[in-house]
Amino acid sequence: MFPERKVLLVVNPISGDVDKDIVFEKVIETAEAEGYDLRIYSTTGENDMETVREMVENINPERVLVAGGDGTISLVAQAIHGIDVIMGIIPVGSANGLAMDFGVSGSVAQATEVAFGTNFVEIDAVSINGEISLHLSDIGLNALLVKNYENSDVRGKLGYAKEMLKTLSEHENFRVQIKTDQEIIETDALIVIIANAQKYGTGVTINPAGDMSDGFFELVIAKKLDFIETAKILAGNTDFNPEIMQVISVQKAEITCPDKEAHFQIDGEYKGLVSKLEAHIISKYIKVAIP
Ligand SMILES: Nc1ncnc2c1ncn2[C@@H]1O[C@H](COP(=O)(O)OP(=O)(O)OP(=O)(O)O)[C@@H](O)[C@H]1O
Repeated sequence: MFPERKVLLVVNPISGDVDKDIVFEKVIETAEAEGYDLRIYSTTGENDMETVREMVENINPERVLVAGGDGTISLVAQAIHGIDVIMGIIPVGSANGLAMDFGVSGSVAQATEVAFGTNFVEIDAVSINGEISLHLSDIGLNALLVKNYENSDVRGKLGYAKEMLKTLSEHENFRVQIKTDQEIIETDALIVIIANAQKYGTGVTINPAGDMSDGFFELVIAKKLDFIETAKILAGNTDFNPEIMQVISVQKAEITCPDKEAHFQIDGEYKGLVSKLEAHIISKYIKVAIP
């Protein structure tokens, strides 16, 4: 008999367009081969964080696997924070930016192998106005795109292109003041990114200095740009460019928009208009399995 090694699989049945049966097949097969007792929770969209936390406390698994998009990964991360367990990611969302930053972007089979593997890192999180960001959050242009896309009735690439054009015509630069322990920056900005990671889901590296385990996050400040450069940023066609962007590594910062409120998004979820943000790093937030 194997000792009681348990693994919990959390699946979001509606994320992305991957058939979840492939996930079940692969995880059941691997759990059997590795001698794990497998439990499965399918998210409902209601009180999932509390339910996952209770299940982890009751079952006491060695690992929690998450099959979903960034939203589900973030939810599970918050549910297991403070509990000694490793999270394994099986990216089956529509964008999967977080998984890409961990080098998990292949097939369900590859991701499952990594999720059950022995390598892991302890990653930081950024607390922004009391909410948790694991990946990339921002105020300004991209947050407006996230808002427009959430409200759009056309999904997929076509819907995205349509909302990009709308966003380009609507967006306005804004005045921002950034206070850190080292300096105060005041500028007109197109976007201010609060970055724990390096890449957006498109694969574009917006924050080359990003290291999710270094106890710092970056502020990437893109100043006023012409239409073409703005469109490139929005389309994810521009890597970090020091001529038009400034980046600073910090452990905490206060961001104020003194003249007018700016659109705000956390890890791909629109959060409304804000005039002030307080951000600080929480180091070693959770353990994540990596290749
Ligand atoms: N059973 C369910 N029915 C409806 N909504 C659900 C259900 N389970 C979870 N949700 C919702 O799914 C959303 C999270 O989706 P998730 O981020 O995992 O996938 P996605 O949107 O396809 O991917 P991505 O974030 O990569 O774009 C949350 O808003 C959550 O409330």
